[in-house]
Amino acid sequence: MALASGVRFAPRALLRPWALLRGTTLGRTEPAAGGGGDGARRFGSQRVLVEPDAASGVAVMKLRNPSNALSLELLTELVISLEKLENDKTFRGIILTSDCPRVFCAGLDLTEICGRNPAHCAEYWKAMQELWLRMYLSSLVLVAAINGACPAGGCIIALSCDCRVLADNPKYRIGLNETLLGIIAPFWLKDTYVNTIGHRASEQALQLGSLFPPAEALQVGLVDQVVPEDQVQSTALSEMARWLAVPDHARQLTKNMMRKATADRLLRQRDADTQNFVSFVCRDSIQKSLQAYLEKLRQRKG
Ligand SMILES: CCC/C=C/C(=O)SCCNC(=O)CCNC(=O)[C@H](O)C(C)(C)COP(=O)([O-])OP(=O)([O-])OC[C@H]1O[C@@H](n2cnc3c(N)ncnc32)[C@H](O)[C@@H]1OP(=O)([O-])[O-]
Repeated sequence: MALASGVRFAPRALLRPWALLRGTTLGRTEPAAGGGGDGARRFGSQRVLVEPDAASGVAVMKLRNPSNALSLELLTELVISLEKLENDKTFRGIILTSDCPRVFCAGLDLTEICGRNPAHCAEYWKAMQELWLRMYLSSLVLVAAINGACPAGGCIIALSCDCRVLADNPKYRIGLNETLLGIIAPFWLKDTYVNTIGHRASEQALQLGSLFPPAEALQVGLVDQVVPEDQVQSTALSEMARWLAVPDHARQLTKNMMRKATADRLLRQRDADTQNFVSFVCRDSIQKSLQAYLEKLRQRKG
């Protein structure tokens, strides 16, 4: 972690996104809709579209997977896109949003942990840890423009940003509903929840698996702004401007000071956390409840 000099503190030695790259299509560049020079070139992959604006130093990163469920490929492509922007000194901030109607992110892709062998579940969980670490410790300003439902893993992504703007639609609920699926949020996610909304509110919300509608999410402090749906992007941009008005080095060191202990806890026990997760989700009883939950989701659709 090159803290003292470059103030880019993501633990690069531990994060090797390229090692996760498995048949992704990342790296294509194409001119943005309005044409333009290098600053207007967007890049992306099948599941993540990045629209960089070099003039403002802000890139909009759009998730575009079905329901934006966090498949292994989506996790990998997100980490790679993030690294690309982190390494490009032109950029100071990212607005993360969804290109998928009504859903910001459906959380873990349950098909990655249901009916899979332990080795696959371990690979998947490491990728999830990796994305959280990279986002949580990013030296860039991350603003989540939450334009759809945001349960569980979706909430993890949003919580790892610096600021959250949620569209005012009662269907767009946000929270950690793991217990309702019979699974348990890992300690690092619990810590992030506590850091955001406090201990008592987390204790209650985690046990009950609460998904908060916008007004309640704002009241509990899970999001920073709730605005009409058509103002999510513009509000996210205004928030970004507010954060970028602060000198980078001071903001980055302060962010690190606030977040390092939480991230270090996971860094110290990544392997144990992976083993816990794998042995838990591979239990017969958990597999059965995940299977039943997936079935319910599929039937609900019909
Ligand atoms: C322990 C670690 C901490 C984290 C835990 C988690 O994140 S646990 C995760 C906790 N997450 C949740 O509890 C969220 C569960 N999902 C939902 O509540 C809703 O899908 C929605 C509100 C996100 C979107 O509603 P909508 O009416 O717009 O969409 P729709 O409902 O019609 O679904 C469309 C398609 O997507 C499929 N699919 C959806 N989610 C997942 C998934 N996570 N995975 C896989 N697939 C998923 C769904 O089966 C269907 O597939 P089909 O039939 O086309 O092959």
